[in-house]
Amino acid sequence: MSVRWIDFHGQPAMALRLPHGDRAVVLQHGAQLVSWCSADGVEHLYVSPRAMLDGQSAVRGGVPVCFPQFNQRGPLLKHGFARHLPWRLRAVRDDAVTLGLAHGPVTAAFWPHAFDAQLTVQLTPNAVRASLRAENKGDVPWPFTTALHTYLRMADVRQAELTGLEGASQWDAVLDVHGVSQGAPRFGAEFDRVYQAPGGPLTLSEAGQPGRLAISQSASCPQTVVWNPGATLCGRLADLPADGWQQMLCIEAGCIDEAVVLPPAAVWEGWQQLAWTA
Ligand SMILES: O=P(O)(O)OC[C@H]1O[C@@H](O)[C@H](O)[C@@H](O)[C@@H]1O
Repeated sequence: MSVRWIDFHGQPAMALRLPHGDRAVVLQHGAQLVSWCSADGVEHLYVSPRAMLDGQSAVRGGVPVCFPQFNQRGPLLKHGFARHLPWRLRAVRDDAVTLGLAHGPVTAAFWPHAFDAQLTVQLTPNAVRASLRAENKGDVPWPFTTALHTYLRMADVRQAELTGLEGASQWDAVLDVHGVSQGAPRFGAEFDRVYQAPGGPLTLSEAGQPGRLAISQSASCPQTVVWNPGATLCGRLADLPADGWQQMLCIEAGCIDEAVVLPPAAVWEGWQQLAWTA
C-alpha cells in the first residue's frame, strides 16, 4: 500500500492506495475517513460539498469518530470532541494507518479524563475497516459512549434497500417510540433510529444501481444507528445542500445505549467494516 500526505480541501490528509487501485483518504482532523473508492473507481462515502473544512468544525461526511459521547447523551459536546480535534499519525502498516489522540491540555478543556484513542483505517481489496481503540491512562474509571458515524454515498436514498435489521429491537428517535423493526426501512422523510445490532452484516444496495455493500461491526458495538435527515431537517443544516439528504445514508456502528466504564489501564476496541461486491 502506498501512503502519502495530501491536501484535502485545505486540510492535511493521508492518501492510501493499494496496487489494484482501491483508495482511501483520512483527514488528520478527527482522524476522519473521507473517501473510500474500491478498485472499480466507485466512491462509497458521502462528503457534503458544504462541509466545513476549517480544522475546527465537525466535517459533514465520511466517517466521523464520535467519542467520548454519542449525540447529546451526556454533558459533553454533541457527538464528543474527537471529531473537532487534530489527531497525529502514529503508524503505517502494509495495509493500514493509525492515528492517535492523547489527553492533554486541549482535551482537558472538554473532558477531565486521562485517555488515549487510536483510529486505524485498514484498506484491503474491496473493503475498508475503521477501528477505534480507547485506553484509560488515568487512575480512575471513566465512562464513554461512541459511534463510527459513517455517511454512505447514495445515488438516491429513496431507492435504498437496506436488509438485515428485520426483527431487531429499535428506538425511533423521531417519534420517540420503542418497537421491533418490521420489514426493510424506507427513506424519504427524517429517519433516526437506534437498533440493537443483529449478529450478521447488513446489506445496502439501490434499486437500479449495480453492486452492494456488506456492513458489519464488532460485537463491542451493540447498536447500529441509521440516520437520514430528510428534506426538512436537511434544510436547517447549513453544511448540507438542500438536496444533500438524497445522496447520503448514515449507518453507524455504536456503543451508545449503555456507557462503557473503562477501568484504569483497560482498553476497549470497536470497528465497522464495509465490503463491496460490484
Ligand atoms: O449534525 P450532527 O451533530 O453531525 O448529528 C447528526 C445526527 O447523528 C446521528 O447519529 C443522530 O442519530 C442524529 O440524531 C443526529 O442528528
